[in-house]
Amino acid sequence: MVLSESTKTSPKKDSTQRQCRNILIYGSCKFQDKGCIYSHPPPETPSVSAKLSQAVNAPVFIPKSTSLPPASPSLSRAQAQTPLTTMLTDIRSTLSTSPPATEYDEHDPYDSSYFIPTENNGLYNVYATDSVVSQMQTLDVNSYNKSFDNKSFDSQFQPEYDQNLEYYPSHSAFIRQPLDYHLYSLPPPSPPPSHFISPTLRTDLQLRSEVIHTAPAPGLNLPDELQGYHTLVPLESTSGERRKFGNWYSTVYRATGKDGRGYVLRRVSDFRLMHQAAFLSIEQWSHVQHPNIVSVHEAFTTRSFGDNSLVVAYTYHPNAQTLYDAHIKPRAPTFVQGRLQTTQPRVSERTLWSYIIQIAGAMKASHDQGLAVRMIDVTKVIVTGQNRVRIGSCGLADVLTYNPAAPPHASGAPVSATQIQEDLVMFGKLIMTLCCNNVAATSNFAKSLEVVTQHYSTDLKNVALFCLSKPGAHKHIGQLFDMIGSRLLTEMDDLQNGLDYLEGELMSELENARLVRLLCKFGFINERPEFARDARWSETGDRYIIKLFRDYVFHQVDERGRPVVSLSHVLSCLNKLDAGTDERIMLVSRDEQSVLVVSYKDIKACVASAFAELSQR
Ligand SMILES: Nc1ncnc2c1ncn2[C@@H]1O[C@H](COP(=O)(O)OP(=O)(O)OP(=O)(O)O)[C@@H](O)[C@H]1O
Repeated sequence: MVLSESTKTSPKKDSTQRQCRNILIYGSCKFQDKGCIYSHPPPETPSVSAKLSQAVNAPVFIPKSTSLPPASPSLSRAQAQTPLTTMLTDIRSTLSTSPPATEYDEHDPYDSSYFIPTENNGLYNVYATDSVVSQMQTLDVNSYNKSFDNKSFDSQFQPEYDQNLEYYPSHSAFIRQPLDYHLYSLPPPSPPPSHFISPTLRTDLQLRSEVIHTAPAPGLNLPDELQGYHTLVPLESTSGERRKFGNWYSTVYRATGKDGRGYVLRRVSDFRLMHQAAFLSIEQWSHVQHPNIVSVHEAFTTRSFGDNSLVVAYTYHPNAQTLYDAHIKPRAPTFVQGRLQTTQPRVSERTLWSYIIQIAGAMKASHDQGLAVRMIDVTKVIVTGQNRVRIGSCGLADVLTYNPAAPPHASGAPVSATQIQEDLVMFGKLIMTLCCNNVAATSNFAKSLEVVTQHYSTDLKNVALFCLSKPGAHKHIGQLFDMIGSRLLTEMDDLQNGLDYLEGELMSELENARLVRLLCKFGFINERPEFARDARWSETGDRYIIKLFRDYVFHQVDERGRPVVSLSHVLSCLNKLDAGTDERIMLVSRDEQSVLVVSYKDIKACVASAFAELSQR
């Protein structure tokens, strides 16, 4: 914006000779006869009219845009507004082609809704012009401080009478501070992509890893070693009320095998094995590999616990819990609408279908291999991940109930209809238990069926009824899949979506592994004392750029000298370096005396040769 010449006043003039600014601005001064110390020429004085006519020819102030750029943080709102209104009244005088009104323009200088007319757009918000703001930013802040700090209350309200020159510095002394533009931009529409796997998955995996390494509590008096298994940790309480496994008590331990992997040892106390042939079924089960069956490894008897114990070893799934623990175990009471209640959320139909499909799949796989499951119960099916279930303790019932008079049939022979029916009934009971959140659901069958009808679909009820219905010569688990129908497709879709999700998460960690390797290379190369005297690492050497690149990636500072701690910057630089892109960057020496423009490709070559040389030494 160009200011009219008429607004400029010599600072050396005596105040009585100085022309009153109200005359210039408003055409009259209401303090003229009330002690105003400035000169008041008559209205028709040629000098004033000449100045006004000069003002008419002054360049017209035309706002460029209506958007208000962020004001300098150094100027407070109050500091900026008073001189701004003064300037704007000057602007008005230059815009006005008619003699100024004798009445004072009564407006609140702090009223941001005050509008003045412009030539081309009628009304225009005086506080929303680029030009004005740019002027505001060129004002000397110190002079505002002076005028506000050192003056009396009155002079603050009549700033135009005192030292008005301070509002018009000849040159800008204000240093424009760099703005943090990112603070003003809108947040991105969606959360930015994370460089790491999701916190939920990470927590889940970390918990599993942590559980694997938990140490056994002291004083448990457990054997140090057991058929090559060591570091036994009980996975359930051995005191208090305990359920029986048939006629026996069983205890589950986590143990570390000879191969260093985790195993679950299910021990049946006080069991005397009468026939070695009872282990035949364990041998058969050890060949069953199914995603919904906990793999069986071996079985043996031991006296290490101080009794005759039978132990069956299974694969360990860290942090698993039984279906009973996950869905049926009574929760601690919580306050719901002011009342202490024990709320047990009902298992959703979708989850139930997923469980049904998985368990039915496991049953089919074992039946197809001539093995009856014989233990399908909410306390023996474990949840090992998001809705992922596996039948545990397979084979144990075969050993415990071995009858030499009716030995298990040879491997590959079909499972008898009776055993199929037993398995199906157990499965039906499990479905009813989960639907009703009650282990005794089938003891009052009519009531339980009512609950199922009320809360679940007819298809689900029909599946439960099919399992619990009378045996038939041709009744088998395969028929259940005909009833499940399209739900199998839904389950498959969910599985594939889950797989995609996990692959995506894996990809992000894959990138991190690549970058960690790169960072390790940097660690090996940089700051090696033996390189200190090497000419290739000196400021004229070809490897100097590795040093500078390290500074570029990790040691950048912002405009205010604060360290830039941006993981995105580091990851983006390292990714480009790893890919060896042609993109060029400017590397600046620490003393800022030399500048190198190099591509990531060049830096990659330097890093590769430096590392190769290092590893060959
Ligand atoms: N293969 C396994 N991997 C990891 N944890 C398991 C495995 N099998 C069982 N567990 C855990 O061991 C604990 C005890 O299992 P168990 O089958 O004895 O259940 P339970 O509810 O205590 O039944 P019971 O009262 O009949 O002993 C449960 O917390 C279960 O999650």
